[in-house]
Amino acid sequence: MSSQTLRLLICSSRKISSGKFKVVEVGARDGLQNEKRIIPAADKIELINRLSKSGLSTVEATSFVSPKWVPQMADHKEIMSKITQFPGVSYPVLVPNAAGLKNALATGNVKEIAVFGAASEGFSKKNVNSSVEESLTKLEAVTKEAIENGLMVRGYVSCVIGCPYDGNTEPKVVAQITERLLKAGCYEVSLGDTIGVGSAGSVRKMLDAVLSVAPREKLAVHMHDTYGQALANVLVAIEKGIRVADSSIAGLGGCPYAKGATGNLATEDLVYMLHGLGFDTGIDLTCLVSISEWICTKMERQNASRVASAIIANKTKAQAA
Ligand SMILES: CC(C)(COP(=O)([O-])OP(=O)([O-])OC[C@H]1O[C@@H](n2cnc3c(N)ncnc32)[C@H](O)[C@@H]1OP(=O)([O-])[O-])[C@@H](O)C(=O)NCCC(=O)NCCSC(=O)C[C@@](C)(O)CC(=O)[O-]
Repeated sequence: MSSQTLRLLICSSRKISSGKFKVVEVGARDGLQNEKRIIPAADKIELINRLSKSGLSTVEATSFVSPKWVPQMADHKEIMSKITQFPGVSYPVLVPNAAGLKNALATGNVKEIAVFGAASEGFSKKNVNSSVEESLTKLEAVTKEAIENGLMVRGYVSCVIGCPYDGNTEPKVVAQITERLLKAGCYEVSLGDTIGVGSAGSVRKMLDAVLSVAPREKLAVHMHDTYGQALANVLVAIEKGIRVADSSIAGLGGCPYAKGATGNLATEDLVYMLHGLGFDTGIDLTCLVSISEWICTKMERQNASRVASAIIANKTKAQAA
């Protein structure tokens, strides 16, 4: 790290006063939705139950999307009927339309949903087969109906920095869509850098535009780590007063309709940084790392979390000594 980068980080962390920070774990949904091999429902249920015991207060569980579009999430009904819902933990599920809401409500176990829109036409068409405007109209109706049924609704905006089909995204478009989702009744909007192309400069510009129309308490960030910038981007959001970030255990994931995008920021890396800054997340990092090791062994994949990899390597060395 250069001395200039180090000075910048020290300066920005001085401005950050510690306090509570909410981590939204999206591994069981965003993390698994793009896996080619179908993960058995029993493994997903065990993952969600283990994550629920780590101190996380939100564990996104699954998606009530079309099984033809995302086969990995076809077991949504089984997941919602078999997970243990721990007190103090919420289990949002993604819902794209009225059919998804109907199916989610029919389980009797869904208390929170997440609706998702995009700031780019190309991605919206590929992801939900609708233009941005058509999709927002559907999401507004779904949000209204969900709230009438007593559910909490979170909103997502995808492609807040760039789109795999349309290129760079205008910050003012992200601001307009965020405003629409908040007006529709979403209690919070998560800003997704779906393909992980953002860096501190572009994320700062995007957040400045969004913060001109929405209070920081209603915002979260959802960073993918394709270019290794996700932690720096969350730090920019923290500087701006945002206190909620999404992440995925072991850095699993990526959207099936965003080719080339890697996983989300790893939860272990995020929590390590937040604890280093003095934030209270309520999360036990040792517990997270053991879940991370378990899921990577189960899925026979390399751990994308630098923090988990370092802690596991140290443990292995200590055991061998
Ligand atoms: C939105 C649709 C359904 C439109 O898909 P469509 O084909 O236009 O839908 P349709 O209304 O024309 O219906 C076609 C068929 O699908 C059925 N159908 C229709 N809706 C549902 C439903 N909810 N559940 C189950 N079945 C459904 C419907 O009943 C019908 O069945 P058929 O008559 O052919 O047998 C489709 O495009 C879809 O499911 N897309 C979801 C894609 C997705 O899940 N992407 C990943 C999540 S977003 C993401 O990862 C980004 C995020 C959130 O993490 C943030 C970030 O990183 O940016």
